[in-house]
Amino acid sequence: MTAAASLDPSTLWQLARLGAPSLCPDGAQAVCALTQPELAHNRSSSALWLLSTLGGAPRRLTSAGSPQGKDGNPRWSPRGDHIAFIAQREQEGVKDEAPQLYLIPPDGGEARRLTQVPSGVEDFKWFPDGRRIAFIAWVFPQLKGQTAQAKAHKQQQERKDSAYVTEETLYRYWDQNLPMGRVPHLLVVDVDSGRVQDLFEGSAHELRRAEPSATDFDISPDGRRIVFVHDPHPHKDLQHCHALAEIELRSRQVRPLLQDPDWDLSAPVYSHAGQHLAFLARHQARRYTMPEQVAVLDTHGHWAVLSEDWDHSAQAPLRWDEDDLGLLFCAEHHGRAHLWRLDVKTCATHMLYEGGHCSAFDLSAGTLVLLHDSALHPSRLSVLEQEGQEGQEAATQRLRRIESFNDTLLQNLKLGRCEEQWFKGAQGDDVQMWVTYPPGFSARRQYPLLHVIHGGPHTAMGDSWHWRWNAQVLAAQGYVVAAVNYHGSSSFGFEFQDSITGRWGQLELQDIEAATDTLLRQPYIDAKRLYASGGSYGGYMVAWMNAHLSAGRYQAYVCHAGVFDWQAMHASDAYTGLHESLGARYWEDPQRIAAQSAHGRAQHLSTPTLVVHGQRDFRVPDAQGLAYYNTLKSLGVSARLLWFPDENHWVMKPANSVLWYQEIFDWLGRHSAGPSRAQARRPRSTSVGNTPKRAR
Ligand SMILES: CSCC[C@H](NC=O)C(=O)N[C@@H](Cc1ccccc1)C(=O)O
Repeated sequence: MTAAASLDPSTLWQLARLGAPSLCPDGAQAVCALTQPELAHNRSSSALWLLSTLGGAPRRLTSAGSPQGKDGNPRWSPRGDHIAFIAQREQEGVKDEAPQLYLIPPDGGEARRLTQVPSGVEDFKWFPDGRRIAFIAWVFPQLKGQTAQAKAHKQQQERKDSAYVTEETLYRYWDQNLPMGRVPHLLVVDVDSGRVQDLFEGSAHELRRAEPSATDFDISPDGRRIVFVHDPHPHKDLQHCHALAEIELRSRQVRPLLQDPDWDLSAPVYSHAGQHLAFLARHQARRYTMPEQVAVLDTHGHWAVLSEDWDHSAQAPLRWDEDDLGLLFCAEHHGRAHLWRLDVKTCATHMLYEGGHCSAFDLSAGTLVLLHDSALHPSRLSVLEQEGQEGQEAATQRLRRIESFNDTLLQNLKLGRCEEQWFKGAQGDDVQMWVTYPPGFSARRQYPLLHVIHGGPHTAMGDSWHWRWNAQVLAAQGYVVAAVNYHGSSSFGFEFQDSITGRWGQLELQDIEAATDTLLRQPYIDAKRLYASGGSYGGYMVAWMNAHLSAGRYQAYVCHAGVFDWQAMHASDAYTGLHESLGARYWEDPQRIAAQSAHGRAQHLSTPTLVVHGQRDFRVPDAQGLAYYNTLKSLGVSARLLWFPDENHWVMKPANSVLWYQEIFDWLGRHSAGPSRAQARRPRSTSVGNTPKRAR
């Protein structure tokens, strides 16, 4: 029996990654996308799998077209006769230039291409009759018909210049330039004829431009109307409050359903009887940090927030349960994400499934299937079975696995214990952290401490499996890994999340330092081997620590896609929201902005830092990381730059990810021995790595 191995980056990249499930009408089968990384080829391919909810082994349904096949977003038709999915393939003599809609019978066979939309299909939903599909595609709004769209698309593809020109406020998002001159429309395709109609053609209507998805619209039970989310302002902006409108398919008439300048509305879903519309509402005018609340609109135009007294943020999608008496959705609580049911009459909320981390679910004919993960396993698919009487508080929930894709790999791995701990942080508040111990941990030995500081800041780390900052991979290197849910984190209520607004960095630093002091009171933490790492806002925090803490407190830092200069962050795609977070615009109160910026205290930087950035990162432009690295070099502080020309805000390619982890291990390892003080400020003659070839 070979000794169990610990989790290393290459093994992490052998694990399969499951996508959101879709149930067939009778609930007997689910379909999901399964992504299998192929590290040797530095790629991943995705195929669709069928899983019985009644028992039996999963069955592969598609063979993922091209080697880089990305069969995804599978959804069962309401008639049960087809599964629709999005793929980019070369078949029947046609090579898809962009992802298209495909159909495949659940009994297998060859998938059939349903669309040939020039810019590709973003997302879709079936009509209740199972004979049509509504989908999202980017189109040139002034053109009529698919032929004209294809011609304009071809012209744009074949243009000789490479310029990107715009006068828009919102013109890029994460790593995408929003397509010049195109906007997201809702289109309908007839399954039998393949005929495509653009519902917004010839109008000024469009869906939201920032990653429009199937949660941005819903189709009425009678198939005659579609409600959709839109930005009612002529000039679109990430910060605008979105509204709900409804199009009547026969007449193409669009009527405003709900629009409130103080509320940002999203994720509308019709009840099965069509008498109510549930949606998410965030009181943005009060504070941008207000939670997503569950609301319902009736046929008289009256709407109400149902979760006003529930200090949690509901996540899209919302699902009506089958009797329209309740709404199901995921929501975080204290670093976990559970599945909840809200009773629409009493407004009472009830936890249906306690995570770990529930990331997706589907409900059909009384069967409830979940996609869930935890600190100890990646996403799994399970049926949630209710034991005891329906609805009884005493009824217990039991998960029944319906796949075991990663079980063999995981059972041969020795993982470290992961536990939540609470301590007194800033302002005397209780603050949570998640501590992951090395496999084989012994309290009688001494270990280095590594902070992994989450980004956002309004997110949380916890009992979940993280592919990029995997605590088990880091702990396997011998670190005690701490993930502090600092002030400003989500899942701890509105007051906690909003507590940092206008003063970013302050309370968070106190929390992280209080966590370090708490852990230093344990005999097994080596005070001479303290490290901190983080991505994006977490990267900002390690730069902030470098600018505020005395040399030698920490031996080294890792700053991934970190913010160094909030004024220069006006180059971010998220620039229009900065003043709400920082409390001022940089030209109105430059001192306040500089006081929240590590660059404002550059003279104090002293701790060796590995700086990581991707060139295609439009959220935190790579100039932030380069400025930080260059400043460290100018100060004579030990620094190393890991820069990816082909990565965005995250490191997504297998080979780059394996290198990313190794660079972190090496960097921290280089700063583990020797004096506990930071390296003296002197230029380092380093022979590390190859001398870079002179750029051609
Ligand atoms: C004000 S938009 C920030 C959106 C998001 N924060 C969610 O919690 C985000 O992108 N955060 C970045 C850091 C960042 C913060 C503010 C402006 C740009 C980037 C992250 O941590 O990923």
